[in-house]
Order: sequence, then C-alpha cells, then structure tokens
Amino acid sequence: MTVRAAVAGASGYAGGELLRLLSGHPDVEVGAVTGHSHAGQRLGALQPHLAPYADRVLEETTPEVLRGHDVVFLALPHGQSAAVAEALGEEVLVIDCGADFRLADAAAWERWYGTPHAGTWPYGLPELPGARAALRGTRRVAVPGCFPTAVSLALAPAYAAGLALPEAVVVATTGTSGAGKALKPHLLGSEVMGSMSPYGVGGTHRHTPEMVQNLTAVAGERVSVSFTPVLAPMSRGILATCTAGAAPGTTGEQLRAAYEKAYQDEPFVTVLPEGQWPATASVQGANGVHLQMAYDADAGRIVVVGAIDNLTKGTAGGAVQSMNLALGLDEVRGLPAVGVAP
Ligand SMILES: NC(=O)C1=CN([C@@H]2O[C@H](COP(=O)(O)OP(=O)(O)OC[C@H]3O[C@@H](n4cnc5c(N)ncnc54)[C@H](OP(=O)(O)O)[C@@H]3O)[C@@H](O)[C@H]2O)C=CC1
Ligand SMILES: CC(=O)N[C@@H](CCC(=O)OP(=O)(O)O)C(=O)O
Repeated sequence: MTVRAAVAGASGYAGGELLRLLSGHPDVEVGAVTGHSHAGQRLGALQPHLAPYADRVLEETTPEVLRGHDVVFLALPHGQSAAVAEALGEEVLVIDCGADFRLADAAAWERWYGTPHAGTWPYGLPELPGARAALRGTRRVAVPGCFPTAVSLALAPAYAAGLALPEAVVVATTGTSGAGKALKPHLLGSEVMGSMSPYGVGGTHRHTPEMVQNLTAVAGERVSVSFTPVLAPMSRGILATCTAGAAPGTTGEQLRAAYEKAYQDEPFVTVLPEGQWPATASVQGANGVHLQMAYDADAGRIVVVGAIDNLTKGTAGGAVQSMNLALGLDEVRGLPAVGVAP
C-alpha cells in the first residue's frame, strides 16, 4: 500500500527530519509540504539536504492544503495543532510533533503552558508499558518531547521493577536543534561554540510534567523529577544522565536484568554491553536509544545513561514509528537503526 503524507512545518527542523525519513519509507508518498513565513519558497533553498524534494514549493499551512492526505504530520509551534487537526476530520491520521496533546492532566497543561488544554491523544512512545496497544489503529498521535523520550525510556524499567525510589534526578545535555530553526540570540554560533550552559533550571522546564506523568504511570506512585537541561555545542543529540535512590536490597545484577528483560524485544532500544556507555554520535540520524546502567553502592543510587538523536527518535523517527503502528505496518518500516558516527 502507498499512503500519502503531508508535512506541515516542513521549513523547520522537525519537518525537515520527517521528510528525510519519509524519503526512505517504501510505503509513503509525500504530498503537501507547508510552512508559514517561508510559504512560496523552494524547499531546496531552505533544506538543501532534502534533495528529492528540492523543487517542492512550500504552501501556507491551512486545513485546505492539508486535506486529502492519509497522514498529516504537524511540526508546528505549540498551540497551532488543535485547530488544524479538528478541521481535517477523524479518519485522517494526524501525528502532532508539538506538545499540545501530550499531557493527560489539564491542570498541569495550563500550569506549564499557560493556555487552555486542547486534549490528550495516544502517546507516541511505543516502548512504554501499554503505549503500543493504544497506538495500533489510532488516528491521532501525540509525539513525546525529546527529553521525555530519553528520560522515560532510561528510567521506566527501574520503576517498573520496583528498583528505584520515586525521586529522580536528571541532567541531560542537548544539541541546539532542539530549540528549532528560528533565530534565537542565545543560540548564535559564537554563544554556543566552545561552551556548555544549563537552562530551565530548578524545576522550570516544561518537559518536567511529561516525565513525571510517564514515570508515575509506570511506578504506580508519584515520581518527582528534578530536571536540568544543558545546552551543548553540537547540532543533534541528547545524553541524559538519570539517577534515583535505589530501593532497599537492589543489586547491580537485578538492575541490569530488569533492563535486559524490558527491552529484549524492542527493535530500537539497545542495552549496551556492561562497561560500554552511550554516546550521542552512536545514535545520530538513527531511531535508536542506547542505554547503560550502574548501581552506585556507596551512594545507594541507580545511574542510567541514555542517548538519542533529538530529531530522530526524539521527534520525527518516533513520529514515523507511531505512524507505522497506527497504519498496521511493520513498526520498523523505513526507519534507520544505524547511526552516522563519527
Ligand atoms: N526540534 C526538536 O528537537 C523537537 C521539536 N519538537 C516539536 O516540533 C515542532 C516543530 O519544532 P521545530 O521543527 O524544532 O521548530 P522550527 O522553528 O524549526 O520550525 C517551526 C515550523 O513551524 C512553522 N510555523 C511557525 N509559525 C507558524 C504558524 N503560525 N502557523 C503555521 N506554521 C508555523 C515554521 O514555518 P516557517 O519557517 O515557514 O515560518 C516551521 O516550518 C514544535 O512543536 C516542537 O516543539 C518536538 C520534539 C523535539
Ligand atoms: C535545546 C532546546 O531548546 N531544546 C528544547 C527541546 C524541544 C523539544 O523537545 O520539544 P517540544 O518543544 O516539542 O516540547 C527545549 O529545551 O525546550
């Protein structure tokens, strides 16, 4: 079967990564590509790496342009998705890379995003317990945030196995593409090169409630997350170092066994051999997640490190994986499992 897919936000980073992946998907034909301020421009002038689509002209993002496709990917700023999705009809598969439909708790949404809650869609992280079943056959998908993808997959098995206390501490370095393509003064090359800097410190980053939501669901009790993102001088990648107090009696062997069991059948999650630690370069451009863990006996804490590419597994790859599930295709179809290191 061939499905026709539209990409809204094709001039941005997430939209560009979607098109890179869709260009290699055997069952997808790309229809409309849309933007906003760049509407009317050739895609090749904005995203020169997307050779197959270089001569496509960006259209304005409107329901009229997006109608008539089997799948519509929305890679738009937060708050733009609900109105578009509503106008497309329930039979179209709409996959939202933004945050609008990720949180189940309306009060949490309003607190963190400051706007009325648009709703909750099936969450596009199939590796979380129960998520895959909800994605099969769905016509709506909320793609997770990039940090919640890395952190939830890094900590879920420990909480599912009862090996971690419900207070996690996460420090995650990220590449600059996570901030999108629009000009931001703190992301100028001269500000970022040769330096690492934290932001969203002290429980203020909006991905915190999403991590809390995911880990609380797995643990069966409220898990708090103290999250500190750190900007690193690289364009792609997230390296999340996640720690939590170890539940009494936890051993290193139990910890490793919990991860190996949780992910033994997962095509995109690799629990690295003992002693080998994740690196962002190993998953660059791939839909993979690399994990390694240790039990720090002196501190009484578990330490789990996860690496993803924020644009691939952290956004567009996760979106395509969810599309495959929603359409009944092989989950791995069209998705690269191999990175581009060095
Ligand atoms: N970058 C990442 O790592 C991740 C991004 N996401 C999410 O994906 C979405 C896109 O992010 P990203 O690609 O990084 O952002 P970019 O800033 O790179 O791209 C934003 C896109 O949205 C379009 N756009 C801007 N304003 C409007 C508007 N008013 N109406 C319609 N379209 C508009 C832009 O078009 P134009 O340029 O033509 O104005 C552009 O195509 C966001 O919701 C983001 O949160 C999710 C996970 C990770
Ligand atoms: C470097 C950087 O700024 N990264 C972004 C992560 C963006 C992301 O994953 O996504 P959503 O906007 O879809 O939630 C940030 O920390 O806000």
